[in-house]
Amino acid sequence: MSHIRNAAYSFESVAAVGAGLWTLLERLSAEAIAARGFFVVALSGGSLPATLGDSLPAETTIDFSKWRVLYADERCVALDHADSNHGAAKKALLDKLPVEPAVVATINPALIRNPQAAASYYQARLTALAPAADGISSPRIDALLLGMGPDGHTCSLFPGHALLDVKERSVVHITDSPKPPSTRITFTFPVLNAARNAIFVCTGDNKADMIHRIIDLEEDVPSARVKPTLGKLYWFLDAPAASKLTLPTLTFKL
Ligand SMILES: O=C(O)[C@H](O)[C@@H](O)[C@H](O)[C@H](O)COP(=O)(O)O
Repeated sequence: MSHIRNAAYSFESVAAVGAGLWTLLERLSAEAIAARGFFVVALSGGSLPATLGDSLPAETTIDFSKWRVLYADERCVALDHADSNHGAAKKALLDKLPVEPAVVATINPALIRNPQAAASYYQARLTALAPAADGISSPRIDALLLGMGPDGHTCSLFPGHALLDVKERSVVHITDSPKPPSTRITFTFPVLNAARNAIFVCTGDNKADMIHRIIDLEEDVPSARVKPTLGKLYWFLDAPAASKLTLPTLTFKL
């Protein structure tokens, strides 16, 4: 997809990806706080929280007191369960930041056995924390941090799944996720494409084939459909993830 080719940055290592991400987040956070008074960040599960948590800058001007943290997808499990995205993010990242627990929007643990209600509850939180703006009717995330699976999924939006076509809801539930655990809630494409900045973070050689298929061969998989309407797209790759690309990537500079 040429929109991805023009957004693909490669870095020599996971640590360099993490350092680049923090540099970008520092700028985006300052811009959002100056414009609107707060910064809305959405985290994904998988390796992302550790990539950020392992590369925290020694010094930063980021005003974490103005952050609002959400999850782009979450598994329907207790917050302290080994499969919880929040649990993993807390341990790998949030506990290392001066972010008050109150600003982190978790799944409602009372609703984990009722995924439809959990999705509705989360949609209401998302709508309150990330207001629609600029003629876009979906909630607007300032920095949407996404991962991609080797099959091209992002959030809990899997290839061929009916959830790819949802237009009227911001958060939906899934009970047949091919990646375990099977029951989750996830942002939908209207929210992904309303983001002010959508930033994919892909590291490791198990991503190399799919990165090649998306960027060189322009295959249509869920991750390739993230194309923010009024926002900016970034794909941050480490060298192993970029190793099968034939087309060139960009060098990240602010
Ligand atoms: O809850 C989840 O399972 C994720 O949000 C999922 O979409 C993840 O981001 C990708 O599968 C990439 O995971 P890795 O970074 O671990 O490869």
